[in-house]
Amino acid sequence: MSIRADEISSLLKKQIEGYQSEIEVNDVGTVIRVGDGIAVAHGLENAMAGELLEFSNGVMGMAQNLEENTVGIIILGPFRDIREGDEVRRTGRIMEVPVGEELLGRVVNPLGQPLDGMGPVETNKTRPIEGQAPGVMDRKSVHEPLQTGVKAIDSLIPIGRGQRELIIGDRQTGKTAIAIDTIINQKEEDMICIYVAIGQKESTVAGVVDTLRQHGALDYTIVVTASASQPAPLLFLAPYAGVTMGEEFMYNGKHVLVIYDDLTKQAAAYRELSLLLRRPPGREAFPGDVFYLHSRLLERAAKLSDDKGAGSLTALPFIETQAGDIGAYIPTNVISITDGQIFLQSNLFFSGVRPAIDAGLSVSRVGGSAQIKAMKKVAGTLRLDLASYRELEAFTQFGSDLDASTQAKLNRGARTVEVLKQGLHQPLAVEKQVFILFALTKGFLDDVEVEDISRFEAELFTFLEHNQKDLLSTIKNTGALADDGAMRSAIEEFKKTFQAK
Ligand SMILES: Nc1ncnc2c1ncn2[C@@H]1O[C@H](COP(=O)(O)OP(=O)(O)OP(=O)(O)O)[C@@H](O)[C@H]1O
Repeated sequence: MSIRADEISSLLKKQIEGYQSEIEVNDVGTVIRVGDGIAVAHGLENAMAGELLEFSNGVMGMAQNLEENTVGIIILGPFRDIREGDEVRRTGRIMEVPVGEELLGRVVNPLGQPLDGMGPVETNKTRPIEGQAPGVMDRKSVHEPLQTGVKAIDSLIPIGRGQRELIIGDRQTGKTAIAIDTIINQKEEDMICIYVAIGQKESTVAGVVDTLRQHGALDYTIVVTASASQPAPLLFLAPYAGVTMGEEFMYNGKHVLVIYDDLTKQAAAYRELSLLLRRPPGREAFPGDVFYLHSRLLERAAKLSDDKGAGSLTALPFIETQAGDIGAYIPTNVISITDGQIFLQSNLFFSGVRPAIDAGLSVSRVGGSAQIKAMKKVAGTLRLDLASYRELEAFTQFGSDLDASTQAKLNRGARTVEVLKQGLHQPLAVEKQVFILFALTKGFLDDVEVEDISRFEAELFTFLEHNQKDLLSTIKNTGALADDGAMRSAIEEFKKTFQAK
């Protein structure tokens, strides 16, 4: 490394001036290079990895590369006022964010500073953002369902509390919509939600906050946002800030859902920082530790053991693919870290199948253990039925004569696809999901026209709420199916009135 003569003399002068003063010279450094969101400082021999550093104009930074003579720093704020020769001080603190219930209902940046104009966040509790994930002995296997309220997910790809389920798809395939619907559905589920928006337009985030507020879901939600106009360090930090806020609740025995929308942009921000910090680039110019970037984040999702309070933190990371390519570097990394993925297809989305979930490529490795008994019963064969329908559908496009059983399968398949469609921001309670899937799998929908299915469903629920409310509450309270005969006769009774129309 070369240091200019005037730099050496100024450093020496400063050291002489500082002689016998209270400040330790090792705790103050000098900026020798500054670029887009990063700075390199000389001195600071004792700096710790991840330590907060303060520039002379008050802007904070975080120590990243600890090298022999210099420290690479990511700047957590406006970097245009920082100049070569400025002072940087150690703070002795590792990067922390405020945590606690006071953050609920707030919109904050990754440093925990409010962005919603509702005054300061009144909490004095903080947690370091790089926390250790719970170990094996502190965990329990995932066994409680997290009801998303989306029929296609709760029936085919169930998510458990403490699970990490990837939501992956091209742009504009309804990823954010699934996240919002899931948050809205947690109203009566005693779940705290954290929505981390990374690199999105501020208008999009404002729209999300508005939707949550309209549905009364903001009260139990924290929105952490680092928008596209923010410097890369904040985008890189946002998911860690979100999970840290969630951990505070999890370790207090509560259930938390954290949504990272999306990690592709975080990886891109990290690549930018790493290249500026002159770390060697690897595949697709990402640094060598981009896998660790996501694995250490997602490992912090857990279902804690009873000794630890039995809290949980569920993670729903998002990844945006290009032209459905799930074999690219970041998608394959995150697929291998998570416990399953929900794959959204743009051709399904445009053909009107919304949510556009590809049942063949989507899996949940927790599966049935995260479903209530009733759902397990009615949804047991749904996935296979759907897969064989897709296969038959492709085959019968050639238009040949079909035997009766093939025709029946096609009929049922078309109705299954129709039942699994769901409108925007209309999450459905699990007992209603069970009821309509019961009607479907027992063949009650086979003689209902496909275009009538959604009306049939809506009217069936109204009918049940007025006439057979106890059937719904039995499923809700016991988790098991209500009496088979009673369910059948309720549907039959309703069908009479439906057909009469
Ligand atoms: N189930 C649905 N029914 C009807 N419209 C939907 C549904 N899901 C999503 N949409 C619409 O599709 C559009 C894209 O959805 P969304 O923003 O959730 O996708 P995304 O994949 O998150 O997009 P981006 O790539 O911008 O992040 C939105 O306008 C939304 O209103």
